[in-house]
Amino acid sequence: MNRDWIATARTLSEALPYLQRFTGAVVVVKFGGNAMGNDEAMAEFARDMVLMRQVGVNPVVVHGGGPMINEMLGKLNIESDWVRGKRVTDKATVEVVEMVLAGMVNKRIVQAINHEGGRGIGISGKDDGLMICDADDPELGFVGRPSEMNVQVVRDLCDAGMIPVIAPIGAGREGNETYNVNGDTAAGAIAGALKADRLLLLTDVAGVKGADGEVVTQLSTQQVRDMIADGTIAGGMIPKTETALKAVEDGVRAVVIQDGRVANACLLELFTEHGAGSMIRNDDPEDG
Ligand SMILES: Nc1ncnc2c1ncn2[C@@H]1O[C@H](COP(=O)(O)OP(=O)(O)O)[C@@H](O)[C@H]1O
Ligand SMILES: CC(=O)N[C@@H](CCC(=O)OP(=O)(O)O)C(=O)O
Repeated sequence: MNRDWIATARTLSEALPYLQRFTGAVVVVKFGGNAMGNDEAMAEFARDMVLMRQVGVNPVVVHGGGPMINEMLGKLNIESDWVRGKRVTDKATVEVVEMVLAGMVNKRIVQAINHEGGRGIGISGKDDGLMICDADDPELGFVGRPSEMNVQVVRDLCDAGMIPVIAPIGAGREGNETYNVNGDTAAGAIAGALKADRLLLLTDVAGVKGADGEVVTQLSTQQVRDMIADGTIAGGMIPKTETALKAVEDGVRAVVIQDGRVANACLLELFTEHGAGSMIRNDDPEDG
């Protein structure tokens, strides 16, 4: 097992206050398709989740899988258009998205967690009515905006000692629609409904960079709004930071945007003094 995180914390006793601080905490982790990389990245992520569980944290995994959807759509000769970072999703596409995310990707993560000794259990936003959606925008087709969350199933699974792994697929209100939800959006909605202690958004950069190109380690919600307004935050970082703002508004104590490609990313964030990446939280210094 890679023990870099212990080396970073230097000794286990140094990590102990952090372990105690997060005992019983609910930590929602968004695991994106790019961060999954290869089998080793998957195994390492799974080990982190199992270790978190073993030290008394309740990890809840919400995953993406954009690259895997692209690969399957390519095999089927179905093309996708993107609008503001979201896949325009017609009927044929949403069927593929559900098969790939709730089938292949979800079960791959569950299997990796179980292989590392955890009790991973895979569900989608459809299970137990977890994530009921409305259409986000008519232009996007079957892209869902989570509008009603029923997170009791997630709490029950955590209470039973399991690690829920959630595919970002939502049900509609009519009983027969399927919605494709952006992975970050789904993670934010689930974390918000759980009033999670942390939402970790794993991405492919070290964190949110300021105008000077350096990662800003602590950000207030107002700073994030200003950085979006003046263009310092751009591209794919816009929906990610907007998700963070909404999650904090919904009662998540802090959101961290960090590099999912580094070894033991989640453990480094939770169990070391300096954490990792950029932390976004309410402007109230008493918070979090
Ligand atoms: N201020 C910023 N700080 C960091 N990344 C930024 C910033 N503005 C734009 N970006 C871009 O956002 C990208 C992350 O978004 P995205 O590629 O959608 O992530 P993911 O695929 O992990 O969901 C970065 O790779 C970077 O190119
Ligand atoms: C609406 C929308 O765009 N949904 C995403 C869902 C997967 C996802 O978010 O995957 P990553 O986290 O790996 O990017 C998609 O179709 O690709």
